[in-house]
Amino acid sequence: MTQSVFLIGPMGAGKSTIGRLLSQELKFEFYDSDKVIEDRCGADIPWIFDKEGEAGFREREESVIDELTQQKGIVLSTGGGAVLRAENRQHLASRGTVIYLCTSVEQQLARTARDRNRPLLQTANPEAVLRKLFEERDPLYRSVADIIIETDQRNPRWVIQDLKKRLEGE
Ligand SMILES: Nc1ncnc2c1ncn2[C@@H]1O[C@H](COP(=O)(O)OP(=O)(O)O)[C@@H](O)[C@H]1O
Ligand SMILES: O=C(O)C1=C[C@@H](OP(=O)(O)O)[C@@H](O)[C@H](O)C1
Ligand SMILES: [Mg+2]
Repeated sequence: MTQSVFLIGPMGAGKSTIGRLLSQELKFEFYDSDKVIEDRCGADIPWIFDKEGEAGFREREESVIDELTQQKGIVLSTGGGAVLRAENRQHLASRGTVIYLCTSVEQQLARTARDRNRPLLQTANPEAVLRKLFEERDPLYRSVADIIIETDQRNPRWVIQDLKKRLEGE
């Protein structure tokens, strides 16, 4: 398996965590598009949203995804909104194996509760936001996914083992 692997899915699905572990298992280079954006900008995601708006963040995200998806033999964890732009969906779908990590809104809330780094969830009702995002984005995730993995009630190690088996069958 020499194709790159791209992880997509909603906030708290485990893309960043599982991407890193999977890259170690596969001995692939690991990238997290959010981290690359932050490093290049010299600021964190809340700062970018604050100063440039979500639109500014999406511009940065598109250019990083276009660049990174051209690399071979990497694991790339994307941000939850990476599938919003058609250009991103096309690059992800055509340049590697796309894995959709899905999880319930309840798990998303539990896993993101202590982390202040997600501006879209800094609201009085993060549950309503996550439900709306699910309605909008689940069809987009499905439209580009080669493999869909449920991560509720499964620890990251278990998810990796399942993923490795599924990737070998690809
Ligand atoms: N399968 C899992 N089971 C339990 N906790 C998880 C799982 N996957 C991720 N987590 C935890 O959830 C939090 C969010 O994970 P993260 O990888 O940042 O998600 P994402 O990048 O998809 O937003 C982290 O604290 C991580 O340790
Ligand atoms: O769902 C989204 O639109 C976002 C998800 C975040 O990444 P994670 O999915 O890794 O939390 C990050 O890219 C940004 O806060 C926007
Ligand atoms: Mg992440």
